Amino acid sequence: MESALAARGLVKRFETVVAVAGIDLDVPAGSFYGLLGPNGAGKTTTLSMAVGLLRPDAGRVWVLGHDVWSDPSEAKALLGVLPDGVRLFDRLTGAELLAYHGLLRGMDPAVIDQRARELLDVLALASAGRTLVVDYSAGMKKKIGLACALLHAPRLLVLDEPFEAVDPVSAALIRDILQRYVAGGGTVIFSSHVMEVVERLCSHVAILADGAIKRVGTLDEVRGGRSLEDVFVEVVGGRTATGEELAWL
Ligand SMILES: Nc1ncnc2c1ncn2[C@@H]1O[C@H](COP(=O)(O)OP(=O)(O)OP(=O)(O)O)[C@@H](O)[C@H]1O
Repeated sequence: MESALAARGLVKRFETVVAVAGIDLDVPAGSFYGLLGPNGAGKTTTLSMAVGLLRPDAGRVWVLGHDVWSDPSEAKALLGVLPDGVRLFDRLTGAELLAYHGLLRGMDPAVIDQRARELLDVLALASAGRTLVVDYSAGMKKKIGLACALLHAPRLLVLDEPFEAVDPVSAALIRDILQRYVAGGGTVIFSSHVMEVVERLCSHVAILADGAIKRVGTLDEVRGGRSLEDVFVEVVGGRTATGEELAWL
């Protein structure tokens, strides 16, 4: 099966911290791929390198066969990215931000306008179309970021924590949009801490800890007849504190 995203030997160090310690990834085209891991496991660092936002110390990445670092314009044209945190131009309104993204992508202004209106409507952001993104709530920022990622109808979506801070109604909506996108031939890779979301959506899963992939495969292969949460806790190491330590609380 063709890989929508392939990575070989990705390494990233931040001074003494080895954030990503040699990761290989193969995200099959048409898959819904979940990247799981505890806080600090290296998910954001891996995804940032995979989409060309952060230069790896070592390793290579291909998007549908195009090298992200030596052939960035081809690779990035095929990619839609929801980055971590607030890497948005937040002094624009939602509508302006979408227009800006579309123009950067070289899209026809009439197409941008129509798609932007539809995206704002579907994501229940239409009434916030004139509000500056800096004044959006955390969930609204997530949704406008997702709208920017979808605008040019990419073949591969790379989403860092797309469900974080999003209300249940919006989360269900985003799930529907992404499921339709995959059913239509797209590929999604996203990071998450939420096991239920990953179990409900994903065809493939990788569990990351300490900058390395500990388990990878189809959802059923990784679960091996157990719950994903049980496997996750076993793989990343269970809790050592009980909560009783904070006796003063
Ligand atoms: N810019 C940076 N400078 C220094 N250290 C960093 C930087 N970015 C990440 N790290 C470190 O790299 C490691 C991996 O971080 P990363 O953000 O990739 O984890 P994550 O799995 O996305 O975590 P979370 O689930 O909490 O978002 C952590 O130890 C983090 O402190």
